[in-house]
Amino acid sequence: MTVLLEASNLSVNIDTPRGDLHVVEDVSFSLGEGEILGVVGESGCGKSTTVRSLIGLLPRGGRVTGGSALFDGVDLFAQRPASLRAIRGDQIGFVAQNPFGLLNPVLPIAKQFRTLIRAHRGGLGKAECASMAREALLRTGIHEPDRVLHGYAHQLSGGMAQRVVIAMATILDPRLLISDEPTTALDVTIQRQVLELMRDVVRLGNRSMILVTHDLGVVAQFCDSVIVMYSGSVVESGKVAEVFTHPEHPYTRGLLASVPGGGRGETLPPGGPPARFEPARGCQFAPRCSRAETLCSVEPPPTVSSLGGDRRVRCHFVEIEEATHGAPAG
Ligand SMILES: Nc1ncnc2c1ncn2[C@@H]1O[C@H](COP(=O)(O)OP(=O)(O)OP(=O)(O)O)[C@@H](O)[C@H]1O
Repeated sequence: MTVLLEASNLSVNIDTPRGDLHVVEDVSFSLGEGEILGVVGESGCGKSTTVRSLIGLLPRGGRVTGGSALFDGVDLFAQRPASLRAIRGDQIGFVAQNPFGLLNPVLPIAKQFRTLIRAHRGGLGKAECASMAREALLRTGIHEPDRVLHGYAHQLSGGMAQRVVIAMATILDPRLLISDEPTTALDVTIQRQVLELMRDVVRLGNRSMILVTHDLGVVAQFCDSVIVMYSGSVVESGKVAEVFTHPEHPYTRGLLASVPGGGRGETLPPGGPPARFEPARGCQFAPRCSRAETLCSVEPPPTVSSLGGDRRVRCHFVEIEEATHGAPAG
């Protein structure tokens, strides 16, 4: 599979009133063309920050402190804001949890489509833009695109607004769609429809998607590969079928066992990923891990990878079949 995105040793800090927060540390993953990658982990483990850093949409005070993100060979972190803006929207589409945060409340939807299209395909007339927008909206299941185009964001329901955002994010046929908890704010009844819609748009064009979600069922149904994050680091990654049937990291096992019918093993003890104002020393999961020994809190765990590197687990006490010890990263 051709690699579309290769993130290596990505680290992100956020400057807060209490100091510099180490939100993402040494995260590595790759995404193939045509692949859907799920990013899972408990709230606060750095999922959003990881994906937002790729497209320069970090919160105020956030900055990439290390690593690279090669998108089709181009390092996204080495781009000036203007070139990153050119890539975003055109080659990388973004869908967020709250669609209203991405729509302008005071402009008609048609004008927002037009601005987007012209920013990347200058010279297109009003009618051409409207016709592209109409088609994109129809593709996302909006049957009366003209009504939506002539209206404003506040006239839309959450589900309709998310469809509009998906239409905008995919109208220029980007090679990568980044989707950050796209259905969390929507009614349960339409969550699945929206996920199916995104999957179909991505699969139809053989495009790729990164899907951030809390929901392991969604990963099982929609993703090819998965990275499991804990406290800013990737603790396990690989093909969904392998990771979910043979989870190796104690955290992945705990996450899966916490889902009803999710399998064997102990559920996660209470708590959550700790906020870190210092770079990590040992394994961040050690305080909640039933297998932890003294070593775990003093030495950073190695990344153990399968032959070929498809499967990676970051733990002192894990052996993968045919395991080799890889570089201590991501
Ligand atoms: N603007 C900010 N200021 C201070 N801390 C922040 C800011 N944004 C994120 N954080 C902190 O960074 C950590 C990671 O946040 P992030 O939103 O990336 O996690 P997440 O895994 O996506 O969580 P969720 O699933 O709840 O969205 C959290 O501890 C969060 O409190």
